[in-house]
Amino acid sequence: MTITEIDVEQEYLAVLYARVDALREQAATRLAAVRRAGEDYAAIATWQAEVTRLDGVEQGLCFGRLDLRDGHRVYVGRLGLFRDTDDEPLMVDWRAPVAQPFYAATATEPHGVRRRRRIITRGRRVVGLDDELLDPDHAADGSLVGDGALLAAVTADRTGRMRDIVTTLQAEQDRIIRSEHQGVLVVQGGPGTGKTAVALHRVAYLLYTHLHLRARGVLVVGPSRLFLDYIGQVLPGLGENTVVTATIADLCPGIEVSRVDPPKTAGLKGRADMAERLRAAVRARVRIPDEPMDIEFEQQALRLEPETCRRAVRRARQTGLPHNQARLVFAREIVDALAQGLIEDLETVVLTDTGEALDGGSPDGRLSEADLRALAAAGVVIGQDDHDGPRNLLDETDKARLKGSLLADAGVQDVLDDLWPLLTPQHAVSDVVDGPDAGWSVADIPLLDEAAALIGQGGSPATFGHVVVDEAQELSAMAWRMLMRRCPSRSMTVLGDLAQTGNPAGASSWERVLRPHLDDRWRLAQLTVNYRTPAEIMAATADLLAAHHPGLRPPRSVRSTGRPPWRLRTTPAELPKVVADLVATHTEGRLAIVAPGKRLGRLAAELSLATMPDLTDKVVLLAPLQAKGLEFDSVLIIDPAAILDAAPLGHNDLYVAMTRATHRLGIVHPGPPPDELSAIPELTP
Ligand SMILES: Nc1ncnc2c1ncn2[C@@H]1O[C@H](COP(=O)(O)OP(=O)(O)OP(=O)(O)O)[C@@H](O)[C@H]1O
Repeated sequence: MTITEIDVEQEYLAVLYARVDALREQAATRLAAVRRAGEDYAAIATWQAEVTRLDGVEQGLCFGRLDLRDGHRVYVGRLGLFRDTDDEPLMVDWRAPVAQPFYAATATEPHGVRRRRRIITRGRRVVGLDDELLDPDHAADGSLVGDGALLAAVTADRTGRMRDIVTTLQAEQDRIIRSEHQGVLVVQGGPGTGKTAVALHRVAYLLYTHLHLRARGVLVVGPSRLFLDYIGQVLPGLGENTVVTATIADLCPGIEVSRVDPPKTAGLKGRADMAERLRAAVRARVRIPDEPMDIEFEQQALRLEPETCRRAVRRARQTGLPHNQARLVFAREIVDALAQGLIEDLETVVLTDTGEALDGGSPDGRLSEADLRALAAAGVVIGQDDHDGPRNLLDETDKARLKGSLLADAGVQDVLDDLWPLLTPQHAVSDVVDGPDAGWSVADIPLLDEAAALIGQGGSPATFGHVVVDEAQELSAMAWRMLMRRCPSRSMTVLGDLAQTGNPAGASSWERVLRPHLDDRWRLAQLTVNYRTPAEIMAATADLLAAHHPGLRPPRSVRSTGRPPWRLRTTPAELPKVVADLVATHTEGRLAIVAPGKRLGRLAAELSLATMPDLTDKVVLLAPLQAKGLEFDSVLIIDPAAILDAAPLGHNDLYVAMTRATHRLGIVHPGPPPDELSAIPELTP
């Protein structure tokens, strides 16, 4: 590699940045103009988005070059750029088909590529080039650099924010990102195999290739706000700013989670049969009286028969509408029946033997004064007949008014409320689990959402054209139902690892989770290489995996560090001091201390660490659940036996904790170590 080559690329990079600067200036000018012009909010949003997009691609704008066998040269970067004078392509978007060989070409299958060059930049400066010659004729010339860029990326210090991997995507990842599978694509892969990274790059790819998704929206669901913050920079760096990110709880706004369920309760609440129980609870709120009910309406006694109620309930349910909307049908049926009774009474003239009128009528067909008063009070105006005075036949307008008055009547409403009450999701959920007085838990959220769908409160939830579910193994059957309601097209990318399931209601089989919604219309893809966790740490998890997931083949680590993990035995009394000393001597990179929930409060106080972690801090303290999906240069696990014992799937939580480190793992255990960790070398003080 010569300095001249770097100079050549530097010059080209200057052309690319000049073009981006010009586009940025144009967009800023247009934005200022539409803002000045006033209220064209769509135009303001469009130009604002363009400015944001162009700002987002500043770092690492161009990262690759393909020299093709046919003599063409293609620069690959974060967006497509064209020369303004003649529209000649200057750089292709990494998502364009022409860029795919950058990720897919190998020496044996070169895809027409002779040389693949990775351009390494710092700011706007080229600091290195990494060439691979894929032409077998040139394979032996010594300039083949191989996967240096990848290794540099995976060993770099962590910053507390996830980076994109667009420059070093590997072929098995790229195949998933560009998969044209329309339905649900499940990506199963062990720790550190790039599932999250792949998911986010796939979103960027889909938005680029399927423009309709921009209008229909993409939702990314993650396990926690902490995790969503951690990944928050990736899509903007790929020029995409329109994606909605949410936890399951975020999808049910207005509910505050204030309680943690014991694992067994969480397991029960997540089961699919809760849907049927909720449905039954909502149905059970509807009552059919055993005896006729008397209702007083404007000093007249109306009678509501059980059979009438039964028929009204049947008709309301036949509509298939949610409870609160079906109530309108029920109310209409009841009011129709009451009105009919009233009208019949009014129009039926019963004569006594002596010819006197009974029951609200008169022999000459006139309404009695009492009837007229009742009707007037109900808002029904009886037209004056030109010749004969008031008549006793109600026309359609009169009848409609009468029904309106019945419906508005407080006594009638009381009866309707009694028989078919308007409900909130909270009502229905409190019928099957502890209600709001005890506070809601995360496991209650899908129940509240299911109830909202059954009741029809808040209208239909927002839907998305594509939904990405990360750490999908954690979702309960009820949470899956909730997500399916938000993705009517069933276009999803689902990422997870069944060996990392911590939620007792989570997945142990993708088949079992997805079949109820999709039958067999889903596809499984696998990722097999671990880019995060070095071989030494993965080896330390072997006994844990063998004990709890016999037969599972963990992913192959892409590198080793030569630094084996260690464990340190201490006593419960000594533990805080030991941990404090270890933290005090920590100097390299970012450290996560992962401790069982019961120890967090004390440790936070003793180490002066926040209980609401900020991942950009040098040292953070986390519960195993919070560590999901994250990574750190070093990880210190405290009291692994307590993590194992804290939940039925505690072994998976421990596996998650152990696989978060990119470089170093230490374990501090008060008393003897769990069997699964006893083979890890012990530090002697
Ligand atoms: N092709 C790649 N090039 C560079 N880094 C990569 C590559 N693939 C993955 N990585 C890095 O490996 C780390 C792990 O990736 P990611 O978090 O996406 O894995 P994961 O499969 O979601 O892990 P887990 O299931 O353990 O949470 C990240 O730092 C990511 O940037």
